[in-house]
Amino acid sequence: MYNKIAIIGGGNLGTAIAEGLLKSEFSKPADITITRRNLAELEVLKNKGVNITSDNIEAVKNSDVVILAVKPFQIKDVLDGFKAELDPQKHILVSVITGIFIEDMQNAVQKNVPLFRAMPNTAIAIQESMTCISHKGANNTQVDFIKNLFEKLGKVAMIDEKLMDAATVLGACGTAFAMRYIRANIQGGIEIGFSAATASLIAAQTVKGAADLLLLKGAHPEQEIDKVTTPKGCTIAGLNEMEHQGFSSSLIRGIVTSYNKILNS
Ligand SMILES: NC(=O)C1=CN([C@@H]2O[C@H](COP(=O)(O)OP(=O)(O)OC[C@H]3O[C@@H](n4cnc5c(N)ncnc54)[C@H](O)[C@@H]3O)[C@@H](O)[C@H]2O)C=CC1
Ligand SMILES: O=C(O)[C@@H]1CCC=N1
Repeated sequence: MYNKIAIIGGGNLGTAIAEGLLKSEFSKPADITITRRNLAELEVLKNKGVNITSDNIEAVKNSDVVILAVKPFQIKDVLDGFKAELDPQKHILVSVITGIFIEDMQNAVQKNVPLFRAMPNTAIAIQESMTCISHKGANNTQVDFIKNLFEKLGKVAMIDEKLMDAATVLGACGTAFAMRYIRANIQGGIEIGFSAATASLIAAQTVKGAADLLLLKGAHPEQEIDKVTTPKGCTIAGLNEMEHQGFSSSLIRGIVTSYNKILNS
């Protein structure tokens, strides 16, 4: 019923969402329209059968679900550009934009369109996103539809909007934090003897396995750490040195700094 999806802003996240929709077969290519000013960057999606255009009005007219994926400072102009085309009986508006409240969108569109905020991460391209969602003015069918859409693209948590900035840091910035952790592992792995390629494989698969132990077994990290740390062994020696150097503390402080950056923007 809400088959046609417009993604307004085909940048890093917008294209990742389109890729995930295609990979999951949630959408047929012809049912997705993605917009951007520089269309050359969208050729890959065009070659897969996705509609590409620089015309947001055309995209909105030809869609049921409108996903806003522009930068925060672009939202006002973008919404002003197509709000006249929004039909409360037809459209659902979903913003993935950091720091923009549902109320901001409501004030901008001045219509009773069902409004969603979703905070995915770039792993949405491979159906492995963590997406936090809140909403206003949507009926149960619309909520179920949007929840189902993002569930096809990873895991979903329905949250209170007041937690959306925290969700942005933990779930979306978290991809970059995890990558930096993996990169440091690769650097360490090379120093102790592996080629970059083998170190990358070992580091990434080890992190994936560790995450799956938590996700699939519902374990607590410290339970799993206990299983790895032989008394007087090398794991606890390494872990304790990392903690002496401020490992957990630096991560916690980084998360809080990211959060404060959103609050003060
Ligand atoms: N990159 C990420 O991991 C995540 C990003 N976000 C949020 O998603 C939004 C987009 O982020 P990115 O994709 O990283 O930014 P980006 O800069 O890569 O993408 C934004 C795109 O919008 C396009 N654009 C600008 N004005 C436009 C207009 N008038 N009409 C159509 N397209 C227009 C730009 O050309 C650009 O391609 C941001 O608000 C960000 O906070 C949220 C979660 C994760
Ligand atoms: O860094 C940023 O502002 C955005 C928000 C989440 C991921 N990237």
